[in-house]
Amino acid sequence: MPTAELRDLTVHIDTGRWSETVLEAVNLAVPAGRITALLGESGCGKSMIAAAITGLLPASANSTGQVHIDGAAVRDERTWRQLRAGTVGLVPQSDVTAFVPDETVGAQLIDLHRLHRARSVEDACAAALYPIDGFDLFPHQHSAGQIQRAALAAALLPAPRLLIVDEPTASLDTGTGYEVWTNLREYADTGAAVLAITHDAALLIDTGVTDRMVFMRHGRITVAGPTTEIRTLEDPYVRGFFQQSGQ
Ligand SMILES: Nc1ncnc2c1ncn2[C@@H]1O[C@H](COP(=O)(O)OP(=O)(O)OP(=O)(O)O)[C@@H](O)[C@H]1O
Repeated sequence: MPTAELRDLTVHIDTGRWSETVLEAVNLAVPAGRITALLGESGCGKSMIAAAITGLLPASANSTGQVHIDGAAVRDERTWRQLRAGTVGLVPQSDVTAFVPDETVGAQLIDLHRLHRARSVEDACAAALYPIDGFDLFPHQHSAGQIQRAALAAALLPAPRLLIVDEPTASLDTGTGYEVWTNLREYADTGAAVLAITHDAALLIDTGVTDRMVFMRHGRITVAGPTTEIRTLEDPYVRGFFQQSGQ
């Protein structure tokens, strides 16, 4: 049984001024102990999947289908709140939204540690490569790369069994990004299910950390499977992905 599963999930957004089906009949399994990479062009629905699998779809969304966590369909906001308080962790694409604005990042990380007592602050910061000399800064006083790593530290502190990272290395230099991917691999090896959204094809392939790859287009999953099998496919979009990374 995968840690998380989307079953026939369709999401329609209607803002009143604009409406669109952003996810269509999506089936996706995120197994324990694995890194599943979610890939696809901008706007294809990757972050919407992150929102669906963490119970954070926008208010303008209507959905059909199911999201299962640990084999059970999650149907209400109360259950989602409980899951997000420990089992399910998210590093959002806008990393700064992981924090409240008017408290230092250090204070917020310490609060998270006190709440969960799952991992030490030092350990989570080391895994996220977040330098603790940023502790006394407020979120907006961080660089994009610093707050990205702080958001990963915050997500790791409760030791979630399902971790979703939305572009975790987008603001990092190649060397730091490489280490972050390697540490995410180590985290998955502890038994966690990791869903990683990224455009960073080169780094993803160089590090060789992913077990499974899922490609999306226009709100649909087009190709999914073990990385070793995906590499051999002739699908032009998949080939383009590997060529982009120089493989
Ligand atoms: N909060 C929101 N309210 C309404 N529509 C949204 C919202 N967030 C995203 N969308 C729409 O959902 C669709 C999918 O967006 P999504 O953010 O999932 O794309 P993505 O694949 O993550 O793109 P990128 O790689 O650029 O981050 C887009 O058409 C977008 O306009």
